[in-house]
Amino acid sequence: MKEMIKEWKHIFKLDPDRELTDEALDAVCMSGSDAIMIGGSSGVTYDNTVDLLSRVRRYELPCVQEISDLEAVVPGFDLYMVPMVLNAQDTRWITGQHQAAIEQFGYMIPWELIVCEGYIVLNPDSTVARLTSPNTDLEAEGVAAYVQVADRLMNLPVVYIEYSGTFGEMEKVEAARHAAFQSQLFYGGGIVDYDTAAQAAKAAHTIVVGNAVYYDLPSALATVQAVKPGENKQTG
Ligand SMILES: CC(C)=CCC/C(C)=C/CC/C(C)=C/CC/C(C)=C/CC/C(C)=C/CC/C(C)=C/CC/C(C)=C/COP(=O)(O)OP(=O)(O)O
Ligand SMILES: O=P(O)(O)OC[C@@H](O)CO
Ligand SMILES: [Mg+2]
Repeated sequence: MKEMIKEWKHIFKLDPDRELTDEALDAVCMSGSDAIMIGGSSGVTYDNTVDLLSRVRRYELPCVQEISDLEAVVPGFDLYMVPMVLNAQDTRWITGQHQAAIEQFGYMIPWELIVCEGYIVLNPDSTVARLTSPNTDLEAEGVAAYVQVADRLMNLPVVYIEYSGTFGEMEKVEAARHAAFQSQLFYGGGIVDYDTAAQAAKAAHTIVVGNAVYYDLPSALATVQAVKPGENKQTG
């Protein structure tokens, strides 16, 4: 199951705390994207997650949960992505929450479905940055060094360059990809249309599109075309 991540070029990240019509969800799930990731950094609950999971389950594509709050973990996802914010200055977001979760629920954790993501948070104005207090003052070399911490020292399957809410500096993302040895490099933040998706897809292995789904759906759908031309399952 975990191996499928290596094949993913495009992911839509859906926020259970936001409204999405059935028509919009249908367009997202039939777009040709490789997977749906459900999560957000605030307002995620068990109930809104179950609701969104059950709606996405009408479609064939894989659906994974990105855990940001233990109370909202819902059985039935294909995989569980566990973020570890490598550049957080508050260690709760590197290992603290994780240690507490494992102490509490260790016996029931389906390890075969758990995928750890080494996050590098680079937009200081994002919700996730306000939560985790990351050191965002990093040049490309500094970002690449974090990638190697995640990849070479910690053997993490995924490294996630996170610019949530704004389009990032692609030189830093390129440097991150060059530094990756076995980790899959995810990039997310400010991918809003075909052009931004094409730029990000050149720099990273996998691109993640979030907010655009809610602000401008047609442009969000065009991000899939930038990565995999001609794959919309509705239009054939
Ligand atoms: C049945 C079953 C599956 C049981 C599971 C058992 C279990 C409890 C497993 C847990 C294993 C484990 C070790 C869990 C860790 C728990 C935990 C809470 C860890 C902390 C994770 C963390 C670092 C969160 C910080 C925030 C973060 C990085 C969130 C990721 C998502 C994100 C960045 C979304 C973007 O946010 P958005 O809301 O879009 O923000 P904007 O406003 O900027 O757009
Ligand atoms: O919402 P956007 O800016 O597209 O970012 C996507 C994702 O990286 C958020 O965790
Ligand atoms: Mg968001």
